[in-house]
Amino acid sequence: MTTATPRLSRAARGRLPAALTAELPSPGIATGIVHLGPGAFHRAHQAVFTQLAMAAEPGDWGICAAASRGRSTVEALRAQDHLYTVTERAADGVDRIRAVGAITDTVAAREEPERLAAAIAAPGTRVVTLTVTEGGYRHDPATGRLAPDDPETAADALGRAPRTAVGQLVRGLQARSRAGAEPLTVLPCDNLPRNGRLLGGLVESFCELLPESEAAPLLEWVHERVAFCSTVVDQVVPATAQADLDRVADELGVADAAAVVGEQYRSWVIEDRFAGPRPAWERVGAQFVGDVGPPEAVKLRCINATLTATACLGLLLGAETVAEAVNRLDLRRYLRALYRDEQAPSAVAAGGSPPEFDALLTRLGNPNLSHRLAQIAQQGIGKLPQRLVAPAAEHVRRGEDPHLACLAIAAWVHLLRVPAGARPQLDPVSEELAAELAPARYATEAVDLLRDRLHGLSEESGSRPDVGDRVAEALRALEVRGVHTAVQEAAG
Ligand SMILES: NC(=O)c1ccc[n+]([C@@H]2O[C@H](COP(=O)([O-])OP(=O)(O)OC[C@H]3O[C@@H](n4cnc5c(N)ncnc54)[C@H](O)[C@@H]3O)[C@@H](O)[C@H]2O)c1
Ligand SMILES: O=P(O)(O)OC[C@@H](O)[C@@H](O)[C@H](O)[C@H](O)CO
Repeated sequence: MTTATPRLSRAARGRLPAALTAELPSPGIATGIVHLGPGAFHRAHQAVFTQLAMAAEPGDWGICAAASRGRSTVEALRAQDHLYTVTERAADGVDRIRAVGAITDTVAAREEPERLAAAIAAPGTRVVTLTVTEGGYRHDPATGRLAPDDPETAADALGRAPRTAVGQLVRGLQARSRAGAEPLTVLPCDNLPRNGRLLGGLVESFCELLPESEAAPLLEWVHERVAFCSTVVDQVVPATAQADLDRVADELGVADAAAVVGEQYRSWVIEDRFAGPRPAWERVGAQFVGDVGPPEAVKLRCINATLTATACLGLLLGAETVAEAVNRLDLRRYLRALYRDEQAPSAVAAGGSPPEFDALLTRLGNPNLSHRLAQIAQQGIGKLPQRLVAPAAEHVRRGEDPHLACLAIAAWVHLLRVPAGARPQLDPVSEELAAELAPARYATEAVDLLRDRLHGLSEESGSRPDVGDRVAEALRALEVRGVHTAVQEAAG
């Protein structure tokens, strides 16, 4: 890319090959969806599904993309008339590139709270989607309600311009109820169990913090007019790196600061309980089901758990990307055993049909994607419970020893105990935990400090050692015998 490379825009779209712009919706489409959290994943996944659905069945399903926190994505998109490109890289190196124009408006939610509330309240809006990461829900997994004593949620409920995703959503719902607009469907797309039911509960729990005169009518309206549907999403979309932006500029001859790069595989399973109309997503591969439980168990317990185990152990073994880590023989043997003996059986018990391990690893280990282990290792406290701890607790309840999952959980604890400069920088909650764990001298002491923080670690297990006890044992093995040896011994 040179300084003379023109920026992607409606005016510059003619510079792109016609095949790349063939699916673009007409510039005049109106907004039908509000999305909170337009990160890389939304731009590659829901926005592409929506663009393809509009090509299959025209409709006013433009997306108003609202950044819950920052404004860099909003600025990048505005500077490009909301156009950007998605590059889908296959494992065999064949790329598919498309221009995406499904996003028709942007809002920086913290600075423009009224615009966001107005967009959610608008009569044309019929669907709200979210990808705000696990931490963005600010919930307590033990209760499924908002974390108690969270100052950010409390401040939002007191009436400041909302800064939390749930606060922003509720203020929008409040504006919609006051406007008397049509029913609305809310679709969270983060990797959380029963994410629709969870978000519905969080909206309720936020409403309960409001003054009674506001809470009662709003809760009644939400119960009658808003459907919270659970979804299961799947597509590897790593954080865009500068090298990706440079490559897009070189290949296309236009600079695209909002470009995303992901794999070609894309799936979306959606609970079919809509309160009103929606895009024809089923025409372009989305599946509508009565119960997302079985595919969700496969996604969280087989796919995401494999990635988390790969990330924590891979980083300890010195790898940087998923592709690099899954090609290590020691790690691959361990991952195969974890999948075969613990994770896949737990998904089958929930009614799921896990993919073949080798096929999954070929997909996740796509050598043409730089999926960084450091990205997957973020926000462990919000990811491990549903991916590894809950299945391990089920095995313990059945009298089995989930030593393979416990090694992956222990690897995350071990990673937190690596001095900050010798491991990747983690999210603020993980860094806080790392500081708390640092003085602990023994594995059991470190795990005990996590018992109230990592949901499920101390679940009732009768007279048997609980998951926490087994994690402490695995942590001791990692610390005393070394990561490579512990991984080899666990795989048997
Ligand atoms: N990237 C993937 O491959 C992938 C695949 C499946 C599912 N997902 C889901 O999508 C989520 C987002 O992934 P991404 O790749 O777009 O990440 P990203 O970092 O590119 O974007 C995350 C978005 O969420 C917002 N956000 C982050 N923390 C928040 C908080 N505490 N409160 C409010 N907003 C917050 C960010 O501002 C950003 O808009 C993941 O956490 C996961 O749940 C991602
Ligand atoms: O929260 P993470 O980063 O562990 O997971 C997000 C993605 O890595 C993950 O969901 C995938 O990329 C993908 O969907 C796996 O098939």
